Amino acid sequence: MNADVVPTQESTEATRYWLGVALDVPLPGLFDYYAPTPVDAGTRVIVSFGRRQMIGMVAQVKAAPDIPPEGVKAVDAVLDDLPPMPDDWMRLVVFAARYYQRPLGEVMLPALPVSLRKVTGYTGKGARGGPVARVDKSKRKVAVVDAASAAPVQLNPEQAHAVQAITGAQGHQTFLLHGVTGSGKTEVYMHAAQHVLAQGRQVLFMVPEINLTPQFEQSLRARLGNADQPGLLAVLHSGLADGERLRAWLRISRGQARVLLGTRLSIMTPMPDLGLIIVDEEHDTSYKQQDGLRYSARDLAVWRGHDLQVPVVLGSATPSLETWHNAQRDHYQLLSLTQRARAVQLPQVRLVDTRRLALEHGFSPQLLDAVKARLAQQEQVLIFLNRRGYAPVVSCNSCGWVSQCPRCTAYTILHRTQGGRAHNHLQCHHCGYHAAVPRRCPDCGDQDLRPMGRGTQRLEEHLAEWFPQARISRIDADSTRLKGSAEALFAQVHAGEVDILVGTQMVAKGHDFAKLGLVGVLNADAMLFAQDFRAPERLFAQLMQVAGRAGRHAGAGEVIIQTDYPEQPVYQALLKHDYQGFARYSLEERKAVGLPPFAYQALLTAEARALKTAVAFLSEAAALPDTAPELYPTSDAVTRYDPVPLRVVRVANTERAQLLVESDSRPALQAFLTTWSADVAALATRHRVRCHLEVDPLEI
Ligand SMILES: Nc1ncnc2c1ncn2[C@@H]1O[C@H](COP(=O)(O)OP(=O)(O)OP(=O)(O)O)[C@@H](O)[C@H]1O
Ligand SMILES: [Zn+2]
Repeated sequence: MNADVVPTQESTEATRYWLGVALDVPLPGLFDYYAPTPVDAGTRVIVSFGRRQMIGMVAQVKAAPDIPPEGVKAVDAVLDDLPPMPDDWMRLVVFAARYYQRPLGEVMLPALPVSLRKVTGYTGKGARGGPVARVDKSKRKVAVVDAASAAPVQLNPEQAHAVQAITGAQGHQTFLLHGVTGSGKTEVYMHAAQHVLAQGRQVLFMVPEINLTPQFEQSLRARLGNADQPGLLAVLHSGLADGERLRAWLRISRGQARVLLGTRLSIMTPMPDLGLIIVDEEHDTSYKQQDGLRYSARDLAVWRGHDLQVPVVLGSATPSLETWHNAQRDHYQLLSLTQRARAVQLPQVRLVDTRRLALEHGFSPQLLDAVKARLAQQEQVLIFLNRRGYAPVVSCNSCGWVSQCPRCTAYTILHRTQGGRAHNHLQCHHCGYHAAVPRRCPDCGDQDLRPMGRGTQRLEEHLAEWFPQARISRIDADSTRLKGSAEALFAQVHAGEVDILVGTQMVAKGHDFAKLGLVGVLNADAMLFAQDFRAPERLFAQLMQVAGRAGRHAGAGEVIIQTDYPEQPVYQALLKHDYQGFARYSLEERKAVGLPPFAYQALLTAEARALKTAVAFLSEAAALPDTAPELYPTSDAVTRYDPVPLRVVRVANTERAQLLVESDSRPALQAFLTTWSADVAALATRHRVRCHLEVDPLEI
């Protein structure tokens, strides 16, 4: 646009269309611009903001600007390569912004594929009409899959009942599909999805992590696609290149693709004919975004289903207590699968009391015997330890020095690099700090430095010594760093090319291993006494999931859990596969002390160079409502706790503290937060403290 051309007063009235534009900047509210022609809400525009150009989205078409009209700039360009975003998408992002207390622009724009919000894609050299035109012009074909390979199975009565309930729903209903591990939840999803597709509607299928379960994508393709409709399925996750992501997003938002398989970010995708939302492993914490807009994709899925009046299915063997509670009080409809689909029984769980046992490198004799027996029967074994690296710390045998991160209040972890001992290094799992292992103790000079404790690398090493014939594979964040390596490693396990699999929680999720007979769990107790009140819930879910990998197809699966605390309710419930008992016990406990789901929480976290700055800021933030009580009509219903340092106080040289606010009324908390978040943001600017507010935090 040409800023030099100043229209006359009369023509101003006639030709200026006032717009409230949302921008991805950490400032509240919309920004006023005008366009010379009418522009619909939901249209992207290029605007000048300060010294730079940005892509914003028209959130509001206004009769008049909020500031004097002379000060309002024209938009630089209106991007018309896409139709305006649909109304239901606008409602979703407006809700998310309000509920999670973020400026609208910080919600709307990040919800789009990167290419649609980068100015350079439109203005730079080689823009060639922008990213949409470039993708549309490129001749890349969607993969064609052979669909003949997947014959549908005969549903058992429980599965059939679940499918009927879902497909028979009128309007909106949230279902909780609670099925024991290996009960065939996937089959229920597929049948329900096929029904919805046959009605000409789209399906959104969310999973916690896609790259970990590539065979799932394949079976979905094979089952739901067919040779004439190779593009039926679109996949979205954060690992895609920008172009691929845009292509998938366009296909689904134009209605060309009919099924969207995606991770949490896919909840923000426009889908013109959405008829069913499925959230698999709904309890999984990956549904919660941990930076920027800290949303729960599962919760937004329920909101979106309600808004669109379509059914939502939340599936899990270990539902979150929030979801279970909603099913118990009939907010959600419970559908149960109580039997395994293939195997006759659930695996047998044994607790090995390690208090009075001599362990060999962390292994009990019982576990080693069981491994031996399973290998002799040509079955696979999974050893689960949720700690990667070689050893959690290096220590000096003479003075007790331990390896610590200079930038964090944390130990550095010993990692064994390929090439043997000489290549070992220390690594901080909080900030990524790397260092060589010192030759001698930095404090006393002694050379007797030893690894203490063990991680997956060390287990792998011992197992290789004990079972030299066995093919051992390790799956954790280190062994799967390279793109495609997780897929390759899992494929080996499925192909039977691995005898012993050592892994972290990465191996616990959703895998249907046919030949796995035994699961051994080491050091589960580490999570038992964590400060966070959700730790037992998470431990239970994790162990139930990993245990559920054993004996899925045939034979008698076995799970051995080594623990010093076999009498703990978590373990006792696992012994009996008793999710319901565990849930009942935990909910009673939560109710007694007023924790979620019986209370609603928000967490303000502050970061500063020094802890005392962060704490001082939080104390002032906590006192804000007292200085202007009339602006906080619900503050009596909201408890403000004292600021506390985080468990790991210092990370990468910043110190962190947090402040919890809580209410037993969600509306009261929301009303409070709306005022408070704005006041807090202003205070943070004055103090120059970085902070963020998280609604419904998962970890405290
Ligand atoms: N009705 C059925 N008849 C025969 N086999 C079935 C049936 N339904 C599912 N299966 C098979 O049972 C196995 C377990 O199913 P699936 O992986 O869907 O379980 P799940 O409920 O998702 O388990 P988890 O929660 O442990 O991931 C799969 O191999 C699946 O093909
Ligand atoms: Zn560190």
